[in-house]
Amino acid sequence: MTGIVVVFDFDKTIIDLDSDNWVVDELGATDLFNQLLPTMPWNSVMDRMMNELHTQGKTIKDIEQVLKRAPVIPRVVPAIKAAHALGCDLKIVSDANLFYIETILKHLGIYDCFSEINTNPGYVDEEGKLRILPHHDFNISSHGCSCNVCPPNMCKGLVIERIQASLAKEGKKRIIYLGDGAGDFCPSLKLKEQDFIMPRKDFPVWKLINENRDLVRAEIHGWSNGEEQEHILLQIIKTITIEDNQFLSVDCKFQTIPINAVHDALPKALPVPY
Ligand SMILES: Cc1ncc(C[n+]2csc(CCOP(=O)(O)O)c2C)c(N)n1
Ligand SMILES: [Mg+2]
Repeated sequence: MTGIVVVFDFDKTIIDLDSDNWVVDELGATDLFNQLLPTMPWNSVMDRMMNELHTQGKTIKDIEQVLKRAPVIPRVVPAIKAAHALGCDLKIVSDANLFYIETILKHLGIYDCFSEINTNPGYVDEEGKLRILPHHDFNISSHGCSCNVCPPNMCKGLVIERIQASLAKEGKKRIIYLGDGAGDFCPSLKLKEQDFIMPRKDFPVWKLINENRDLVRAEIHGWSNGEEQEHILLQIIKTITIEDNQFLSVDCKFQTIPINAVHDALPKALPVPY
C-alpha cells in the first residue's frame, strides 16, 4: 500500500459522456426526458424515466446492453489497473448511480480495483424495474452544503470529508481527485496542501477552479484526454512514492523500487537485514 487514495468521478472522467443521457438517448426516450426535466430534480426524473422505460417494455438487459456500449475514455482502464497494481486505494464519487457504474466497471474488468463507490443508490426491484434514489434524501433535509454548486441530492465535498476522516485511522496520507463537472468543485475545496486535484481542462470544474484559485490548496494538474490523464496520474503516484521512500529505495536497472517491495519479493529464508 502506498498511502495514496485516488478518487475518480465517473461520467466524463472514466466514460466519455453522461451515463444518464446515454441510456435515455439510446433507448429513444429523449423527448420525455426533456419534458420532465423542468418539472422535477434530475435524480427524480431519472427514477421516473426508468419507470417509463419499464412500462414501454424495455428490460434490465436492454439497459445493461446500452451501458456496455458506453464509450470509455482511452487509456483510463490501463491507468486504473496500474494505479491499483501500484498499491493505491481507488474510490468512486459520482452523481450517476450504482447500477450504471457497477455494470460498466464489471464489463471493463476493473470493478475489483475499487474499494468504495459513493453514488446514488440504483437497484432492480421485484418487478424488474430499475429504481434510482438520491444519495442524500433532499425531501427529508438539505445536505447543508453552502457552496451553491452542489446538486440537492449529493454533496461530493461531504463524501470527501468523510473519506478524509477515515484516512488518518488507516495511515493513508494523500488524495488524488479526478473530475470534470461542477459537482467536483466542492470536493476540490476540501483537499489539503499535500493533495492533488486533476480537473478535466475546459470542463466546468476547470473553470470554477481557475476562477477560485486562492481557495484551492491542493496541487492542480489539468488533463485534456485519456493519455494525459494516465500520464499525469501515474507520474504523481510515482513522485509521491519516491518522496515517501527517498531514504528507503534502491535503484534497479529500469526503475526505482521501494525497499519494502524488494524485501517482499525476496525468498522468506533470507536473513533480514540481508
Ligand atoms: C443543474 C443540474 N443539471 C444536471 C444535473 C445532473 N447531472 C449533471 S452531470 C451528471 C452526471 C454526474 O455524474 P458524475 O458525478 O459521475 O460525473 C448529472 C447526473 C444536476 N445534478 N444538476
Ligand atoms: Mg463527471
